[in-house]
Amino acid sequence: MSGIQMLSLAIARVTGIGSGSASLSKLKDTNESSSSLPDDDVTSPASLRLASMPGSTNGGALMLEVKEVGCAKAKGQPIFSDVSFNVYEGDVVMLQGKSGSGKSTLLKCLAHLNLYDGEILYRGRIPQSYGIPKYRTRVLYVPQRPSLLPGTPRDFLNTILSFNSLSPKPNHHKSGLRRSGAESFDPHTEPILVAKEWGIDEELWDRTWSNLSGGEGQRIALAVAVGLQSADVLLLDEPTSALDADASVTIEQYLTKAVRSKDGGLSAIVWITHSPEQGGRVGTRFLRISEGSVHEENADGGV
Ligand SMILES: Nc1ncnc2c1ncn2[C@@H]1O[C@H](COP(=O)(O)OP(=O)(O)OP(=O)(O)O)[C@@H](O)[C@H]1O
Repeated sequence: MSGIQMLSLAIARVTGIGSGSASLSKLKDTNESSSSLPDDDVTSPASLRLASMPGSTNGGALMLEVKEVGCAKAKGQPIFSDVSFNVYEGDVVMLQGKSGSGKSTLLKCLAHLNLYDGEILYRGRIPQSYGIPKYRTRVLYVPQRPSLLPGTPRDFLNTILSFNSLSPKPNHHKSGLRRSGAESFDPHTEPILVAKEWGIDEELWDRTWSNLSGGEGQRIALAVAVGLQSADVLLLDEPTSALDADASVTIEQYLTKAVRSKDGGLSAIVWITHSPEQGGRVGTRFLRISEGSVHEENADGGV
């Protein structure tokens, strides 16, 4: 199990839906296939075919294909069902909806952290074909509440780095996730340097998560996800909910620049927000989850 997978599972346990939520099958089939991810495979016949499907807003390759996905609570009550949409390279998809409507659950399904019905494909292939640990480092869920993690951020980073299914994408040297002006990449220091750009002193990495402010913990968790440069699609669960306006905008600009750079770094983001203003600043597409289904709408909330 990779460190990020371990983190994500720990986070899922403390923040969200557990594994007993549905009589569904997908998580049971988590074979640890050694197939490597096709980091540079955006020109494969399958990718080209899928990229030309209707619905692509920017001509980008198809990253995620969500087909008739459903998820239920422990007692079998559906949270959502028959959810279908695609995510393309270059998309910053804002996922909005009332509290409790199922936004976090949907992101955890995309990251293969939650049981679901239906099918989710990443670059045209099922998660199992990559090996689930590696899949989760590429389609990476970043939780809303890192404060519930044990230990310190540095412990956490070291744990992640001790697992070998975590590897930066081969083209990380030109990744849009690189800090501007950075000469070299070291996974032990890069997250710390990213966090520093976001106003986090290094000494905070040695404080327990529970003794960090909500905004400090949120920025550090995000800096780990970004700084390791393994993610192709980031799944962000209210990533700036604990931040002030200036810090939010700093993060927003960093992430949207990374997606826009289209240089083989970060390909797409699915981003949960409760702020229409934030949606307007960063979103390229808008999904709303309500009454158990998901529909696409305009920036102003129209369909
Ligand atoms: N472990 C669990 N077992 C059973 N039901 C759960 C579990 N976790 C969440 N739920 C329920 O699933 C539904 C969707 O929860 P989810 O956290 O996905 O909503 P959300 O839209 O992200 O909410 P918020 O905006 O408040 O974060 C809620 O009714 C919630 O109570």
